[in-house]
Amino acid sequence: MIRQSLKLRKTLTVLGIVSLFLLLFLILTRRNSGVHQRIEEEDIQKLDRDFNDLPKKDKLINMDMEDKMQQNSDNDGTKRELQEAKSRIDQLEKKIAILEGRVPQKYPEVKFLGYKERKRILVTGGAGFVGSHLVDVLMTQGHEVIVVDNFFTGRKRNVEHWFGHRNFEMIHHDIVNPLYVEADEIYHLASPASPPHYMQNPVKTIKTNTLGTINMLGLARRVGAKILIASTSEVYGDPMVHPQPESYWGHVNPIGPRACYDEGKRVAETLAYSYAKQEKVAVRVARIFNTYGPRMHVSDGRVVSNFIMQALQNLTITVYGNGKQTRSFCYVSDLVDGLLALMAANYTLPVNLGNPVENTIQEFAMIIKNQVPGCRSMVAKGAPVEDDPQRRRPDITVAKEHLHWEPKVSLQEGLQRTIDYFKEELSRTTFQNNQTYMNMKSQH
Ligand SMILES: O=c1ccn([C@@H]2O[C@H](COP(=O)(O)OP(=O)(O)O[C@H]3OC[C@@H](O)[C@H](O)[C@H]3O)[C@@H](O)[C@H]2O)c(=O)[nH]1
Repeated sequence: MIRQSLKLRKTLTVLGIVSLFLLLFLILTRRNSGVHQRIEEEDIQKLDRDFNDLPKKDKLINMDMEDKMQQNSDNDGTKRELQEAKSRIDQLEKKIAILEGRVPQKYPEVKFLGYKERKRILVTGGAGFVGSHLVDVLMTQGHEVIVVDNFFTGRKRNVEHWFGHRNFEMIHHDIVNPLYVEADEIYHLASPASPPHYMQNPVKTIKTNTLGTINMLGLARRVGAKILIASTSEVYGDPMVHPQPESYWGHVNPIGPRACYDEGKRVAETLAYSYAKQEKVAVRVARIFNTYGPRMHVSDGRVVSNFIMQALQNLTITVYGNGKQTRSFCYVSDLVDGLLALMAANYTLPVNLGNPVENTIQEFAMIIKNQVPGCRSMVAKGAPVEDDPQRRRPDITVAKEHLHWEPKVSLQEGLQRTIDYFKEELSRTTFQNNQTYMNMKSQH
């Protein structure tokens, strides 16, 4: 009995100790989980605090990014529209640049003339070599200028610096057909002037100088305009009198290759004085001798442009015939001064306008060769040209006396300006070949 009660006491003691350990364990684990929970809560609070402490901008970025992701699909459409608008603006900007290039913002300076002094002046062939230089002077003087050109040998480029000017008007028209405009003065210069050009279409050359001149004289009569006819030294043909005064009647082959021009201009003079006599039209007649200067076409085919282009490219300088034939060369600004003086003068008979300094064509080839720096061209003689006038030099006594005009620009100075111009042309043109009599012959 006593043993049984001792066993029971032992068991009870062991059970007591075990439950004491259990209780202790439970207490400890509960305390740990509380600590973890506290730590987690503290972390979240800290993150909240951190987020609240972020600068406003960063917060917006975070929110923006979320918003943007949501709006991405809406934005795709807007982006496309923006891109389309941008390419449209690019196209328009390009168009504006082209238009700005065509219409210069700054025109050469133009004098202001009151309505009483300001004239309305028609220039036929005004986009050509001589015509465009005349147009420049008339415009700067402050007149209203109407240019008529069929662009057979004229070029828009020669007058494009006036496009859009309120005093300037350009009409693309062939004067072989009638023209109805108002004018106080008419400078009638329209006609091809380079032998290879006027020989290329002889019928057209005659029509321009006969029908075209009739149309312009008719216009002058209708509107009461004074008219200046551009005639030529070629009315003297291959002259038997040297130098040539206006009183010389000439020596022209009426059926030769040059006749379309020579005889065309002779008829033009006859028409002018017929209209003057019968219809009381105020006429002026300028007999223009060989003229040269900037704005001659690289393929003009006349001797000045041919020789300079050949010299600049170190090509053979081609003298037609023996080179002993002579010419006298006038710089274009001098000629223009002469035309203006003739229009203003009261002198109504024909007037020679040219530079009396005379050279053989062989000499002229050497002058150009020596004036082009570093020129290595050879000078060679080729076949002679049919009916080529052998001597030509103007007698300018009438011009000196009645117009108080004589040329001012020396051959050296004029050639220098012309060489500089052709140099520039050469750098911007895909030049293929000079148009020469020789080319024309090989074309037939
Ligand atoms: O490459 C050439 C070109 C021309 N020449 C010669 O140089 C001389 C001048 O010839 P151009 O072709 O320049 O001009 P032309 O004098 O024959 O006619 C000119 O005369 C006066 C104006 O009215 C005209 O512009 C034009 O008809 C001619 O003897 C011609 O045979 C050459 O030796 N080589």
